[in-house]
Amino acid sequence: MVLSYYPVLLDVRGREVLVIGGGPVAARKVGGLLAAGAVVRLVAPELCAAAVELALGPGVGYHARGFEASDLDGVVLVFCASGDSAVNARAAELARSRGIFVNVVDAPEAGDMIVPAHFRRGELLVAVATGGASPALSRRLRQRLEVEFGPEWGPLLRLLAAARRAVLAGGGDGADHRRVFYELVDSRLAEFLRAGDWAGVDGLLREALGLGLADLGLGPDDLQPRPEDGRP
Ligand SMILES: C[C@@]1(CC(=O)O)c2cc3[nH]c(cc4nc(cc5[nH]c(cc(n2)[C@H]1CCC(=O)O)[C@@](C)(CC(=O)O)[C@@H]5CCC(=O)O)C(CC(=O)O)=C4CCC(=O)O)c(CCC(=O)O)c3CC(=O)O
Ligand SMILES: NC(=O)C1=CN([C@@H]2O[C@H](COP(=O)(O)OP(=O)(O)OC[C@H]3O[C@@H](n4cnc5c(N)ncnc54)[C@H](O)[C@@H]3O)[C@@H](O)[C@H]2O)C=CC1
Repeated sequence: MVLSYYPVLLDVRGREVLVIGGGPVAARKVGGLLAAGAVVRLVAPELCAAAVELALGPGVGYHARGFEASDLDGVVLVFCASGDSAVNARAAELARSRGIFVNVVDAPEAGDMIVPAHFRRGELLVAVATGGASPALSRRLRQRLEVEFGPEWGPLLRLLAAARRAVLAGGGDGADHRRVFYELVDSRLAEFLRAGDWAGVDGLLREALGLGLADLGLGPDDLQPRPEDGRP
């Protein structure tokens, strides 16, 4: 049966999330959760090298033992990523019976949610999922899209956000706003940002908004990709 997963973006900042297992799959989940600001409770008798690194850093509380039911106390999400399918199944059942959303890495149908392949460019989040049909395809598509939507899309999003704030603050009606926003989105802004052509960027803004970079409070620093633009 084809599952109709509902796509949402979760704000997990400061929320406790349980990850069961310490192998490469668990480490990938932990990395994504930390990048989203979650507080991770990591439970596994042993950790792989990537998981050790994450467990030593901020935001992770590590418990070196097998899963126990009390690990579910106070968490908003659960990721069952141990190498033991019986442990994953039991933890998933317990979590679901408590109404906690759960991801099961070796038996997706036993859980409520799956994780898409994804990458960020500033506020832009591009995610790909196949309903579990082919994670390898999700990964390849993510890699292709990362090339198409390069680092310059981080600064582009900052610029579009600043332009949008200025337009909305300037009054006018929704139809006018929409026209300006699409003029910017359909322009060569990304191309100019990639080339470091600040004068070109400034020109496009002036054409669309009548305001330049300085009017929007943006300097060269804002127009360069930042490390956090590409966080997992
Ligand atoms: C259902 C889901 C549940 C979940 O984990 O959330 C799930 C399940 C399973 N994955 C398996 C295998 C692989 N998973 C990957 C990679 C990723 N898997 C991810 C998500 C998901 N995997 C969810 C569905 C997403 C969708 O709808 O597409 C990604 C996208 C996101 C992430 O994990 O962060 C991440 C890529 C991140 C990136 O690079 O961008 C690779 C590729 C590789 O390793 O090179 C392989 C080997 C190749 C292959 O099998 O295709 C197996 C069989 C295990 C076995 O063989 O025993 C199962 C279990 C089953 O299918 O029953
Ligand atoms: N969803 C996905 O993206 C993918 C899923 N898989 C599946 O994910 C599972 C995990 O894969 P890997 O990380 O490579 O496994 P792994 O074998 O490297 O690690 C398993 C981890 O589980 C821990 N563990 C074992 N018993 C436990 C218990 N009772 N409580 C808590 N932790 C326990 C171990 O200490 C170890 O850290 C595999 O079963 C595989 O079928 C594999 C590839 C991708």
